[in-house]
Order: sequence, then structure tokens, then C-alpha cells
Amino acid sequence: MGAPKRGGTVSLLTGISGPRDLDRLTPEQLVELAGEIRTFLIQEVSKTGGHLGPNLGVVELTIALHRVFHSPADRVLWDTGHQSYVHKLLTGRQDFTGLRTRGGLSGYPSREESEHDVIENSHASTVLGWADGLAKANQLRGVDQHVVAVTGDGALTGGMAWEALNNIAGAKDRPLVIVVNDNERSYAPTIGGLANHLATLRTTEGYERWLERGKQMLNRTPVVGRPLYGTLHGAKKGLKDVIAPQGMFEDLGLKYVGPIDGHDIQALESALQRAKRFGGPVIVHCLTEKGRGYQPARDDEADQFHSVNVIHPDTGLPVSVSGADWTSVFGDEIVRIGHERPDVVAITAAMLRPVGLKRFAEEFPDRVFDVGIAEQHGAVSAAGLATGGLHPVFAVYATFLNRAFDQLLMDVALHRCGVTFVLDRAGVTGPDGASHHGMWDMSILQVVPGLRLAAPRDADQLRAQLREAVQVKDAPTVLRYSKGKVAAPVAAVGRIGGMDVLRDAGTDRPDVLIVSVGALAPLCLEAAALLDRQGISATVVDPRWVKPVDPELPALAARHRVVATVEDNSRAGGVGSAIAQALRDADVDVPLRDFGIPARFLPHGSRDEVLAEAGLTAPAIARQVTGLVARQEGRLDPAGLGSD
Ligand SMILES: Cc1ncc(C[n+]2csc(CCOP(=O)(O)OP(=O)(O)O)c2C)c(N)n1
Ligand SMILES: CC(=O)[C@@H](O)[C@H](O)COP(=O)(O)O
Ligand SMILES: [Mg+2]
Repeated sequence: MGAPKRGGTVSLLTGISGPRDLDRLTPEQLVELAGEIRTFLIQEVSKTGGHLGPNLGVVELTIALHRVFHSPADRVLWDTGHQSYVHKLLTGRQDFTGLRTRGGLSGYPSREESEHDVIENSHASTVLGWADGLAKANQLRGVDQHVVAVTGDGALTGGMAWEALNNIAGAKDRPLVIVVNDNERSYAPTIGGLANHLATLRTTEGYERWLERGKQMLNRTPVVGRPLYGTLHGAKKGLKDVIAPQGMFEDLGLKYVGPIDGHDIQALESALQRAKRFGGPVIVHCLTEKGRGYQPARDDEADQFHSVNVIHPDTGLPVSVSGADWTSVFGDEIVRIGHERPDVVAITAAMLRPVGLKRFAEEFPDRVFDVGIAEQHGAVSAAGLATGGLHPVFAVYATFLNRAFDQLLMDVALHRCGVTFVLDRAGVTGPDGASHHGMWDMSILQVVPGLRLAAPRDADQLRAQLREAVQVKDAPTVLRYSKGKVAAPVAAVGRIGGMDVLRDAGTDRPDVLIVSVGALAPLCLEAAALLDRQGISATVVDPRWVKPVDPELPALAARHRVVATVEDNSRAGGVGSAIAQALRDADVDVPLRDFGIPARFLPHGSRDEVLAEAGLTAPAIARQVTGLVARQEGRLDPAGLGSD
């Protein structure tokens, strides 16, 4: 029944090896367990970093869910999954020492970790789609299984959530429990009409509590109470209409239960039991508080500790302050541009601060649009803004642009709209794992006619290319840069066409042309130095704008024996592929080796660990290039290049 806690009392949490261990706990013990979990989260996530605020907000909700529903026989699905730490604690995973690091627990559900986990994708607004599909499968196959989808209020601002709700509401006989974890925030307060409507529903909070208390009171007087409760319950609908106007969920045809105090385990269990028995789709609207029980999180106006780095548990202050990052370089430059260009406006998909638009919003409050977690809408509305005479700059994480590809292609590019997309967290990000690596943008964007794509190598280039981008009025422009600290400045030693020469080979018949994309310039220069030690001469260029391929590049390649392209993007269809095609189109027959991320899902770990696993290290590149040259010339043994 659990190991002794400090001070000799027994820890309830360590006695939980699976959800069924919750069944034997008394209501008092459940409250005590919730306290232990909060203490655990604060102590452990402070050491590793992670989604502390969201998880502090779902402690009681997760306990109630796992008491009422029997995972994995029943399926409990999490939207985005960043709030699944408590779920992990209750399903046999209590070693958080390696959270989000190589070999440690993922920061999101993971099928590899547990049979209790289903959705690994950390892109928001997908849970209702998953649940709809699972419920349809169960109905078709006659599987007796409860499906529970937990979605945040923020995730409900995503279009896919409403596509799913439209389907779910259309099937009144298909059981499905939707839990809305309403903490009124995404990072910042959730925007839009939905948030306003949820607020209206919240005001009927007294109604449910009144009903709950009435039921308890009347149940205490069975002779009179029960018939009276039945009368009252019968009057409930009319009463509710008086106290609380019909909500849109009920207008859609969904049974609505709530709002429920999301920190009252008994109220939650009562509501979930009602939902469990309901023979069709039902919404349980739970009111929770992000960061609950941890004052530094509650005081954090920005995002209530949505995602923290390593912090002091007592104060919530960061243990170390990182240097200038790509995001802040962008954030400062877009403000300068904003002062010069009144037509420039900014768009964010519920991530104003994470993408660096806080200062722009402070300086130009009327010129920044938070569209909610709605990247598709962000892209289409950008086409509208451009058509209306403005120049939108849509700042978004590279991986989240994936879902707005069609809108970028068919709304922005087809209509030749001057929209600038600024992709933060491009390339390998690291701790957030497979669905967060921004490794696809330079592949999918290759097919967009007219689009111009830049990969700045350092802060100066980011500032310069951002300015070049917002000058383009008849096509989409894209800038993409990594997560975290900005790369060390790399000066050009010359220019060929639009390409910066970063290293001259020092001979008029160099062996290797290395095409360095974006932030990997230092890595490419290091590889060139290793090659030089082998007597292999290398030119290093940074194309700056990687799409379209610089017209001078084929001729430059023709003056070398081999070409190597190096990019922090999938190899499949990336910049290397585009350059290879340009060489073929120019009849330049020079062997090309494209270095990039293999076309597979990469697990979480540090950025350097994942890049190394992808073969993106200087020794690995130099070794392979040596082999290529050797094959060309029957020269040198690549083994002489040292280890990674
Ligand atoms: C498509 C997409 N866009 C942006 C994000 C970044 N993101 C992660 S969590 C989050 C806020 C989610 O808010 P909500 O659904 O209310 O959950 P809460 O954190 O409040 O529990 C955002 C915007 C994402 N995961 N997916
Ligand atoms: C869950 C989610 O999508 C984001 O909160 C993600 O964790 C972003 O992390 P960083 O902002 O730390 O890159
Ligand atoms: Mg929320």
C-alpha cells in the first residue's frame, strides 16, 4: 500500500500501480492522493521541464476518469496529450526523472510505454476525430467499450474538432463521452465565440451544484424526498431553461452535463457515471484551473506555466536563462518592421508569446490576430488580409503548418497573395518528440508554385531575409529557423548569384561543393575543415533562399567533383532533392549526396542527440563525402576521418 513518505506517513501514490488501485481509496484518501500528485508534479517537472500547468489542472479529473472508466478495456483519449502526466502516474509510470529525454518517458502518450495510451500526436484538436472513429468501429464490431475523449477548451477552437462534433452529434445512438477540460486558457486566455459561450455555460455553475445539493438533501429524506426529487428532476429541463439558456452543444443534439467543478472528485465521478450510462454522445463540461495548487503557476499571467524549463520548485523561477534565441530575434525585428510598415499585420494560432509576437502585440494591439488553435483559418484569413491590402506575417511552429498546407497552396499561393509565414521550431526540436520535430516544411513547400523559401543561418540573416520577405507582394514567402539559441554568426567571404560563399576552397578545381542550409552552417564549415585535413578541398555556400534554387548553383556545382547538401529537414523531397533536380535540368552530371533527416518518425531526445542519430554531425558528413570523392577518384580511405 505504498512506500513511507518523508516524515513516516505512507504515500498513497506509490501504492498505485494501475488504475484499479484507485477503487479501494476512500473519498478522503482520494483528496490526499491528489495532493501527493501535485507535490510530485511540482518537484519532478521542476527538474526536467515540461507541461506543469496543464497537468496540475487535471489531477482530480484524471483520478475520476480512471475510477469511473476502466482503461484499457475502456479507452481514455487525450487531445494534444501534454496533460497526460497524471494519467501516466496512475497507469504504472512514476519515474519522471528522464521525462522528455532520450530513454525517459515521453511528454505525451506513447503506445510503446503503455497499453493505456492511444494518441501520440501532440497536434491539437484531433481527439474527437479519433473518438468518433473508435466509437464507429466499436458499434460496427459490437465491441462493448466506453470511449472517452478529453479535449481542452483551446483544442475546441480547432476546426477539426467541429468536423468531428458534426459527425458525433449526428449519431444519437452511438455512445461517446466527451470531457471538456475548460480552464479558459490555451497558453493565454482562449479566444473567440466558443470561449464566450463556454463562459456563459460556466455561469450556470450554480445550477448543477444546486441540483447536486438538492439531490443529496432529498435523498436524505427518502419518504418525501424521492418523489419530490423525481418531480424536481422532471422539472429540471424547464428549470435549466430558466436558469441557463440551452447551450450550443444541446442545440447540436448533444447531451450536455455540467458545468462540473473539475477539482471535486465526487462531483466529477457522479457526472461521469451519468455520462457513462447515457446511450449516446454526451459532453461533460468540467471547470478546471491550469496550474492549480502551485502559486507561481497561478500568478503567471502569461500562460500559467503551460510549459516550463527547469525551474526552482519553491519560486517557479527559471534555473538558467538562455541566451538570445531565434524567436526573440524575430520578435524584435518584426516590431521594427511594424513601425516602418503600417500594412504589416501579424497572425498567431494561440501561441502569441511562444512565437515571439508579444512585443508586436504590445506595440500594435490592433494589428495582431490570435485565431485560436486554427492554423488553417490563420492561413486563409491571411489570404483575405493580403487581398484587403495588408501584408500578414503568420508566425507558427513549422510542424503545425503541416495542417494548413492546402490553404497555403490553394488560397495564398494560387491567388498570389503576399503573405509571409515565419516558421519557428523548424527542424529537429528535441524534447517534444516525433510530432513536434519541424522536419517536413522544406519538403512540402517545394511543390507550391511561386513560393519563396528562406532558411536564415544566423540572426543577421534572419533580420535581412525577413525584410526581403515582407517586400514580396505577389507570392507567399517563408522563413524557417530552429528552436532555441540562435546560431553563432557566420560571415560570408563572397557571393555567387544570390548565394553567400562561407568558405572558399582555395583552388579553381575544388573537390566538393557543400550547400549549407540555414542553421547548419557551423556544422558544414566544420565538415569542410575535416575534409581539408584529408587533402580534400571544399567550397561552402549558403543559398539563403533555398526555393527557388539559385540559377547560378548548377554552374557552380559543375566546377566541383561532388556536391553535398546539408539540411535540418526530411531528406525526402527536401532542398537536396530540389538541387539534384536543378542539376539534372541543367545537364550537370556531378554526384550529389543529400544529408538530412531520414524519412521516419524520430523519438524525443536533445536536438544534438537526434541530429546525431540522423547522421548530421561533421565527422559523419565528412566521412561520407570522402567516400564519395574516393569513389570518384579512387582516393583516400574515409575511415581516416575520426569518429563522431
Ligand atoms: C495544431 C496545434 N497548434 C498548436 C499547438 C500548441 N499547443 C500545445 S497545447 C496548446 C494549448 C492547448 O489548450 P487546451 O486545449 O485548452 O489545453 P490546456 O493546455 O488548457 O489543458 C497549444 C496551442 C498544438 N499542440 N497543436
Ligand atoms: C504541447 C505543445 O504543442 C507545445 O506546448 C510544445 O510543447 C511547444 O514546446 P516549446 O514551445 O517548448 O518548443
Ligand atoms: Mg485550456
